[in-house]
Amino acid sequence: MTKQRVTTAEAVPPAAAARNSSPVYPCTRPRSAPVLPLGKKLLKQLEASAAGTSSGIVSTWVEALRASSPQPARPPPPLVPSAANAGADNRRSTWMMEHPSALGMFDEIANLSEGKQIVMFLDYDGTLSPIVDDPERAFMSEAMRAAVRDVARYLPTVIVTGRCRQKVYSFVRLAELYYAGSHGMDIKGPKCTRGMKSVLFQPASEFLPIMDEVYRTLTEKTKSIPGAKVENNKFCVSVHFRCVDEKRWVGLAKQVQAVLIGYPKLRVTHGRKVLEVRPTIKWDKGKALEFLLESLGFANSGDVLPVYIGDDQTDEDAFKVLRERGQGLGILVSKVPRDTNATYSLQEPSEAST
Ligand SMILES: O=P(O)(O)OC[C@H]1O[C@H](O[C@H]2O[C@H](CO)[C@@H](O)[C@H](O)[C@H]2O)[C@H](O)[C@@H](O)[C@@H]1O
Repeated sequence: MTKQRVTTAEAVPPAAAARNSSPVYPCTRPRSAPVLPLGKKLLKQLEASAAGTSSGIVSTWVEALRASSPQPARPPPPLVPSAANAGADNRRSTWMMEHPSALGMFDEIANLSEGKQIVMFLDYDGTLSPIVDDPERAFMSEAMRAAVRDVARYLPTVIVTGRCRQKVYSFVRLAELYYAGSHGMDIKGPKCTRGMKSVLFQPASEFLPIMDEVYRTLTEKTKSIPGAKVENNKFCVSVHFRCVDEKRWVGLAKQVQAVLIGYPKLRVTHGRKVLEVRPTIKWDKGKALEFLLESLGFANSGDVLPVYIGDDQTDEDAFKVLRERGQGLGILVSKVPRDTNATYSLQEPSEAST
């Protein structure tokens, strides 16, 4: 764990205590548990239904937003192949060689997991649920819920999301999972049995009043921009661009910048047509992954195989941690080639609204 200042709103058992406690999950995979077929079912389910003139900083944000939801290359019209499409095809096949489909590599993944405890980390939006215009309606399918439930019967399973933890729980509705909301700044484990306290970790709790204030200010300042939406994710705030005419993106980004001038302790990251305002603390989905591995008793263990599946720029922090540890698998959900620290990929068949 990092040595950063940590504050919590509720009692937090130290990682060591969590390590010594009776684990919620068995430390080794039960012999009878058909883990890999279940994992394969989840991967299949993910492929099938996740188908869902300005200042420098403002231009950078707007460029990042444009790049965050790239259009897949259109197939060439029959009998009229174009050089541009051939180039895109080549890029795609090179990228697919570097980041092969997780489905096609199932045997290899199975070999890697031999004798190890898999811990499953799943991003929510764009991974378990399709990308839709209205963030309040990003529901996951019953088939996806069943696949995640099956996996969680055998493996410690964590939902890692930029969303407010309570909101993502209202979508997923599986009490047996760990939830890391607000980009990992709000971590809660399942209710423990035998009198054990559940894990709760909130490293940015001192920012709650500021986040609430900035949410209200951003809502007020952006209300005249048609389609703009500000979402309160508790320890971070999302400003949505998806339903805003692209001609007004610079104007919206400027409003965000103007508000943030008053908040030097906040920073902005970007996701899929969304700017995310968050505390400057050194905490992200990668740190959350490390914290959870430690809490589960796998701090320096070679006996664990963390698997992280995500689609967004913010998931790169977790992919990077896995790459640097030389341990585990990052799986990027993306239909288009993209710079990534993930090892494998999954297709995203129907991102209807980009
Ligand atoms: O970490 P994630 O679980 O991927 O959450 C990241 C953001 O996801 C949501 O926004 C994205 O999905 C919306 C619904 O499909 C879509 O309308 C939006 O354009 C996407 O950016 C969520 O609403 C944000 O608060 C999260 O930060």
